[in-house]
Amino acid sequence: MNDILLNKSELKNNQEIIISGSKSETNRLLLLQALYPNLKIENASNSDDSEVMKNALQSLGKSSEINVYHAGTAMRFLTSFYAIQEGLEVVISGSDRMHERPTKILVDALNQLGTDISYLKEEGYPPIKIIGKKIQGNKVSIDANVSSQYITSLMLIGSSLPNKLEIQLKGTITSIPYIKMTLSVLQSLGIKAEFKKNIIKIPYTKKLSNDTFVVESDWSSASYFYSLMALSKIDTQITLGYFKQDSLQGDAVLAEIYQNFGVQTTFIDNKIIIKKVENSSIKNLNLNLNNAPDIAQTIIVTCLGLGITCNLMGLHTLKIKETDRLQALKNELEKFGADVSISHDSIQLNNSVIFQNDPIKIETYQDHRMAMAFAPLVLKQSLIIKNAPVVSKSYPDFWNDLKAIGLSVNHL
Ligand SMILES: O=C(O)C1=C[C@@H](OP(=O)(O)O)[C@@H](O)[C@H](O)C1
Ligand SMILES: C=C(OP(=O)(O)O)C(=O)O
Repeated sequence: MNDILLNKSELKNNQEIIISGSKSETNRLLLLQALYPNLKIENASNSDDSEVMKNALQSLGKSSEINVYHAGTAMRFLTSFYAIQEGLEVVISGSDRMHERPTKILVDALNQLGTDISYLKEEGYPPIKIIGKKIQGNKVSIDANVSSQYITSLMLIGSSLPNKLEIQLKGTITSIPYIKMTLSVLQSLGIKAEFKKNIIKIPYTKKLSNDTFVVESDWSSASYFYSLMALSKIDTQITLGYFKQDSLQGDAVLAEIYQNFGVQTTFIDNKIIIKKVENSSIKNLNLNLNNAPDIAQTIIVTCLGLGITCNLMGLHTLKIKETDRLQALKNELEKFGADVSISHDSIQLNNSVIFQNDPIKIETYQDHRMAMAFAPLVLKQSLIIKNAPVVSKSYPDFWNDLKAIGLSVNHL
C-alpha cells in the first residue's frame, strides 16, 4: 500500500520545480528562534524533520517526553537547548534507529560544561533524560570526527550563555561545511562567532542585529534532479528555485560534480537551470565526499545509470545515518547486477550493468535518501520503491514533483 511503481518513462522538457527550504538551515534557525523570539524565518523547510523540531520547541515545558522520530539534527540540537533550560525535566527519545545513533560525544561535552544528562537505556545512545540547568562552564573540547551535528548543537546555544563559549575540536573534522553553515548563520544574524584552526568562539549576544533570515532551498533535494538530468537526453533541462551561487550548503558542490556527467548549471536570478549539454566526459569517478555525505547515494546511482564505475571515499559517517547507507546501497545496487565493494568509509562500483524490462524492487530501510536516490533510474527501467512515504523526512513533495515533470508515478 505504501509502495510506488515507477514505470520507465521520460521527462517533459523545460519544467520548473520549486524546492522547499533547506532542512539543515531551517533546523538551526528554529533553535535560534527559540532563543531569540524576534527572529523571522522565510522559506522554511516543509520537511518532517523541521516539523519535529518546531513541535518539540513549541511543547517546551508542556511535555515530559519529546519524540524526535528519525530527525538526527533535532535529536542533537535539542539536547543542548534543553540542557540549558533551568528547571526543565525532559526525556528525548526517537525511532528504533535513532536509539542506535550515537550521542555520547555530545553528552560528554555538555556534561563537561556542567549539564545534567543521563541515559535511559544503553549508555551513549538515546533515549536520554535531561535536567535543565544554568551552566557556568565556558570551555569545552569535543571529538570532531564522528558527526558535525554535535558541534553545531554546541554552537547554537553558545551565544545565549553568559560567558563566551569556546569549543576546541579534536581529531579530523568531519562534514566541515555544516559547521561553516552554522557559523555563517550565526554571523549573518549579528552573532560575532569565529572559527579559526580548530577553535570556535561564540560571544554572548543579547540581541540579534539582523532578525530576518531567508532560507535557501535544499541542495540535497536538488541532487535528485541533477541525477535525472545526467540520465536524460542531451538538451533536456529543468529549472529549480530558489538557489544562489554563494550557498551556505556544502551540497551545492553538486553543480561542479555533475559537470563530469555533462550537466551544466546556470544561475539566473534566484533559480538554477540545469541542463544536459553533452555525454559524460569520464568513464570512472574518484571522489572524496567527506564534505557532502548526503549526496553519496545520489551520485553512485547516477554512475550506475550512466555505466560509469566509481570510488566514493570519506564516507565513514554513512554507517550511522538513517540506516547503514553503505550496506543498504550495496544490497540494492547488486539487484541490478552491479559489482559493489564497501569498506568502513568507502564504496566502489566496479562494473556497468544492463537494465531489464521487469521492475526491480528497491528496499528503502527507513531512509528517505535510499528512495529518492534510486528514483532517477526510472529513465532506464521500471522500479518499485518500497515504503515510498519515507521521503517526507526531508522532501514531502518528492513524488508529486516527479509526476509534475512527466514521470509515471503509481501508488500501489
Ligand atoms: O548539520 C546538519 O544539518 C547535518 C549534518 C550532516 O551530518 P553529520 O555531521 O553527522 O555527517 C548531514 O549528514 C545531515 O544530513 C545534516
Ligand atoms: C543524515 C541525514 O539527516 P539526520 O542526520 O539529520 O537524521 C540526512 O538527511 O541525510
